[in-house]
Amino acid sequence: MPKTIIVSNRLPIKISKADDEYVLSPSEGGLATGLGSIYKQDNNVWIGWPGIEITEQQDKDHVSQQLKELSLIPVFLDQEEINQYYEGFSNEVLWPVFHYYASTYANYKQSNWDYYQAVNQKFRDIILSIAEPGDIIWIHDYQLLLLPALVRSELPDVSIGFFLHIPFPSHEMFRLIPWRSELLEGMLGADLIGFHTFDDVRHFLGATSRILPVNTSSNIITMDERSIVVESFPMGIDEQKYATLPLQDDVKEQIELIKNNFKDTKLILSIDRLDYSKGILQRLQAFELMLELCPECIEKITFYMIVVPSRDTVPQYAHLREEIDKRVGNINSIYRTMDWTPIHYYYRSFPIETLSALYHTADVCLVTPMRDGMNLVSKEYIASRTNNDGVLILSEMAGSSKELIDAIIVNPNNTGEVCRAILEAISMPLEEQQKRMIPMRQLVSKFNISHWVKIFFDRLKEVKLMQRSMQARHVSFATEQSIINRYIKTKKRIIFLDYDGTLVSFKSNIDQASPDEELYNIINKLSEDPANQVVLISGRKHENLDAWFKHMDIYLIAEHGSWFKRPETHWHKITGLSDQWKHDIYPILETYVDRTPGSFIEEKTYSLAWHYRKAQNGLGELRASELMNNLKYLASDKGLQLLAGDKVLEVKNMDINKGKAALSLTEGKDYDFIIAFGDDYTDEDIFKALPEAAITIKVGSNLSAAKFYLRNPTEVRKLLTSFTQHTTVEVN
Ligand SMILES: O=P(O)(O)OC[C@H]1O[C@H](O[C@H]2O[C@H](CO)[C@@H](O)[C@H](O)[C@H]2O)[C@H](O)[C@@H](O)[C@@H]1O
Ligand SMILES: O=c1ccn([C@@H]2O[C@H](COP(=O)(O)OP(=O)(O)O)[C@@H](O)[C@H]2O)c(=O)[nH]1
Repeated sequence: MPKTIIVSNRLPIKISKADDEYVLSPSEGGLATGLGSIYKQDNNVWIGWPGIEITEQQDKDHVSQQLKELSLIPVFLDQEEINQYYEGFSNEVLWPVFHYYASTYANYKQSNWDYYQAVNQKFRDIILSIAEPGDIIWIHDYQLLLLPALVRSELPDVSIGFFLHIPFPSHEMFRLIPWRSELLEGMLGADLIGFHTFDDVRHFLGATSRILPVNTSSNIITMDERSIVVESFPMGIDEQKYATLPLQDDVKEQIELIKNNFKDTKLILSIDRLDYSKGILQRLQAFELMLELCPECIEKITFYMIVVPSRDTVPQYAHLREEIDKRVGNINSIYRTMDWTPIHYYYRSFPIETLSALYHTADVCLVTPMRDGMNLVSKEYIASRTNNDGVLILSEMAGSSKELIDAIIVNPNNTGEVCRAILEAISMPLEEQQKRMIPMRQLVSKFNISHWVKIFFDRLKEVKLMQRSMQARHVSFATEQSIINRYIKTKKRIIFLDYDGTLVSFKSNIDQASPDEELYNIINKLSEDPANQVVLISGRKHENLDAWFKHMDIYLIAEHGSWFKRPETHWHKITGLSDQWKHDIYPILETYVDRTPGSFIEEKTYSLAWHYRKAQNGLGELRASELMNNLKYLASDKGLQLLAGDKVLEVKNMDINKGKAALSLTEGKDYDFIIAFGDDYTDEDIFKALPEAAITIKVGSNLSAAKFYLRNPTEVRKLLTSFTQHTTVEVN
């Protein structure tokens, strides 16, 4: 039975050593809860590092046995691996770069990268020791960016999902990493790549299309003929748990205690792991400014600040801790009174019951990271506000700010703004608090952790089905033989061939994509067979096709059907069409040429094409969608159609399309073999127009109405060459 394998750097357990014995306790983290319903079922498992170094083999065996009972499989790391893979590369290269701290903290050491690769391979080996065809593998986070491709190369058909829990930075930041291509290629081993926010998706697509030679169409990347889907899946929390904890007796007791201790002051809460990305020092600065500017706040506001120890063997984290200690000490020493301490600072972790009591009681929750993938604390605070009161102040740099839009949203670098937000929050009327809190609670409740897990898995299954259906439609050896057999048996054939992207690959200069000797030979041989009618059907200008193919015994259709040329006759253009609209559209396209270096207009008889293949990556696409919006009403008023092709936007007469043109050659004729090859949107019209018996072949991997797929012009030429080896001798 196929199983699900979850893989993350850390296992969802806490493990400690007491009296020479290893003690295991399950983690209460959101991911562990969300995936609990999955990895504990059937023969599913979770693979990861137990979080501490275990040296003795017998201890490893003993711990492995205990973990096995919890459906967990350990990846043991020695001290050097922890230093170089986890602390060195993951936390001193990827973490700072992905959180936009490259110039301050990133340390690109070759040996750290070597260890990162080696440990990713170690994870791969453990996966391979248990994975079977049909299994689903879900890999998590930045410590394992290489793992999807490592697994893919050994198990080409397995389903692999990847989720990044931290932000994906802009290409300008990501490109700084010396091993950027390898990291992207590693991630692209997955079938589905998920991020918390749409900005992360955008950044990832931007980096991939700039760094790797891949094909990107909307949120689908094609690499090695495999389609990879990239989407945002904002992670939720176990909302029910946080909503019901305040009803528990032990939590109620703690709530009473906190209320009693802070009865005369408003309570501001912050909870973070020790990390420079969390903006703890900047937050303290804003709090200090508030005390300075608002003397009446003295003894009336208390800041309850929890910092959870993390990565404190990495030097920057140890240094940050010292800085926080100092800053808190300073503020408390300046403002403390006999009855009041401004900041209650704890450098340790707390049980969930205490966190719940604090979330439920605090008047304000102050979440001001400089960058954060999601930030679960902000959602936990919302879920704990069962009375619909309380105020969340949230940094616009946290992923959760994209969903929790009713919070007071602040820029954490703007100390004055954070200070004003605190003042606004502590004096906010209850009605306003509820107005903001209710929609946020509804959102956190609906988009909870189970919902997150479900939609990720559902999408992964859909992506796999899409890939399989495309694979199944790829012309296999057997399909090829059956097409050739039909070809041999038939006596009156018509062969439609699109040109760019089908017979030749795209060139940045459209005039350079001229036919080569091999192509001429293939077309010649095909057209020599008296049973064949070869039709070259293109969006190209008729002058282009004329220059390249007029000497050949084939039918030419140019400009999607505006121009026709039978063998040995002259060109004629379709009559009754107007081109007057060009006077209005041309100047608009010209403004886009002026604003987009590298783009140009191609004028055809009944169409205008704005090409952007040579424009700056990303800018061309942006302008094309702008242009599309700009033209859409004008185009429909004038009976025009807008066609978004491969790096081109074409405006043409609505009455012309390749489908109609193809049909005009087949209708009423008794062809017993019809085949059409095409790669672009415009060829879809042919695929749809031709009769059911026609063989339609899409070149590439975008979704298509065609029956079959070939990967590239080389495969098209190969199939056509096979046809030429079977010349028809007799024609009835
Ligand atoms: O394992 P550690 O090095 O101790 O670090 C703890 C975890 O921190 C990171 O959390 C991220 O994931 C959260 C959930 O998606 C998200 O809300 C937050 O913004 C991220 O920073 C890290 O991604 C994990 O790998 C670490 O285990
Ligand atoms: O003493 C504590 C304080 C916090 N947390 C949890 O740590 C997580 C922090 O997640 P977040 O997304 O806010 O930031 P991360 O640390 O993952 O970057 C939250 O679920 C908190 O409930 C915890 O387990 N013990």
